[in-house]
Amino acid sequence: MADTPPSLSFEVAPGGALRGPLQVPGDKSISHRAVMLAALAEGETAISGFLEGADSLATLAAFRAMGVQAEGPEQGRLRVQGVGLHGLQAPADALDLGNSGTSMRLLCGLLAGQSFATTLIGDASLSRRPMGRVIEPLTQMGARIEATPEGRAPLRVLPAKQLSGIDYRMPVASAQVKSSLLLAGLYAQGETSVREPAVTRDHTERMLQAFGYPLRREGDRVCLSGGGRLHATALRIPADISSAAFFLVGASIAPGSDLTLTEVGLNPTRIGVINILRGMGADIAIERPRELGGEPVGDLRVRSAPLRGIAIPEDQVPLAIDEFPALCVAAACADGPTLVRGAAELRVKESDRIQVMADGLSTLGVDVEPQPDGMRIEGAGAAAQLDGGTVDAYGDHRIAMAFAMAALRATSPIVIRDCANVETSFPGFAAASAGVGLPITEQRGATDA
Ligand SMILES: O=C(O)C1=C[C@@H](OP(=O)(O)O)[C@@H](O)[C@H](O)C1
Ligand SMILES: C=C(OP(=O)(O)O)C(=O)O
Repeated sequence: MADTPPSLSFEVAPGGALRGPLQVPGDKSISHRAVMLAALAEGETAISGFLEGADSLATLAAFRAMGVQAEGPEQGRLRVQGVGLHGLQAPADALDLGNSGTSMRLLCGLLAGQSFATTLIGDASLSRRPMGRVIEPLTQMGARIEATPEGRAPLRVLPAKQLSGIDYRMPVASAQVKSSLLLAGLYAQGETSVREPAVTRDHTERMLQAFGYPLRREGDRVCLSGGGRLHATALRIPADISSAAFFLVGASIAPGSDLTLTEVGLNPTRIGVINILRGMGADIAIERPRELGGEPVGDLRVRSAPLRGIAIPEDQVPLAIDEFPALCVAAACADGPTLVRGAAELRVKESDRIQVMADGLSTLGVDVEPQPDGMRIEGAGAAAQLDGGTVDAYGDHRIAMAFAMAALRATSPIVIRDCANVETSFPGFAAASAGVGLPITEQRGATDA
């Protein structure tokens, strides 16, 4: 198992407003896929806007360990020498994917089609997360993957004789499962077709097309056939809407805020957070909408506004799945109750995000009732303050950043423990926050116990 990162606590002073322009780092989901497809392509792919966070760097390290040459990343620029679909080499050691579910699940599919065996490991959090959801359908395709009896990492992906296409209806709405099967499908005989119960992020589909790989989308189904080729291209990765989300919430709840988040990815399968916040009364304007490397982007101008609690439409849940920690903070600062349903997936992320948010918000004086597939949050009121106090992020980056925003509406400081994994998705978060009016004091080496 990978080492746990050195401990880090945030201390966030209460009050303030968010102002100014801010460009958050590159999209994590797209950064993973950019490295994977660039590595499997023929020729050199130049990437800019790459997220230099621990998760996407773990994906990059995995491909380097399999013989892929890459220059960078430096200020988000990365050049990858593709080895073609059949050019990867057996790594000398286990591939350590740290905290990253996306790396492990997508690599399972991609590695199932290789002629060598690989071991995949991760940190304590990743080693608790369910992998059966990819192992089962990949096994139906002919893959050979060993896991713990509970279906968790460490995983051993063994060479298969020949993968065959599958027509798979996913029981959970998961872009990771869909992507894993499509990547295995590149190596399968015949057609691989994946149907999703609800729309999930479609970056894999878009990027396969950007690399010139033929793919068909029909309603809730995406299909591709094995045996094609990927052609190197140039990619510009937009700023991550999942990182922007903390500031959308922070600026909405902090009176006097006026913040513009630039070049944010606005893929329709990712904008649930904007739809939900607008439903709560947030003032978010999309400026300069444009397209960047096959993905829609725009600048988001957000000004503070009184929020009201809502029943979050269930079809928005997969479109905002990583934004719930932030949305819970918005709900806590709203008038009336907010209901989250159909979000049981939150329990199997880097932490149990339903329980961990409920615990932290309770510490801040908010009335929260966790439920198996969601929660009910009784908003303190659009003009009310939260209590300060010490909350635990349980090593979950998104929980840590969400509680940092809560301080904007607290009466006294909020101390957040176990924040080191903020590095996985948002390196420089404390500095970025300070730059727009939310100073965060970082205490390294503080005990997380
Ligand atoms: O495909 C992806 O890049 C991701 C899909 C989502 O996971 P699920 O597929 O488990 O919903 C999301 O939570 C994760 O942060 C990134
Ligand atoms: C769930 C997340 O990522 P992953 O599944 O890649 O660990 C996340 O970033 O919120």
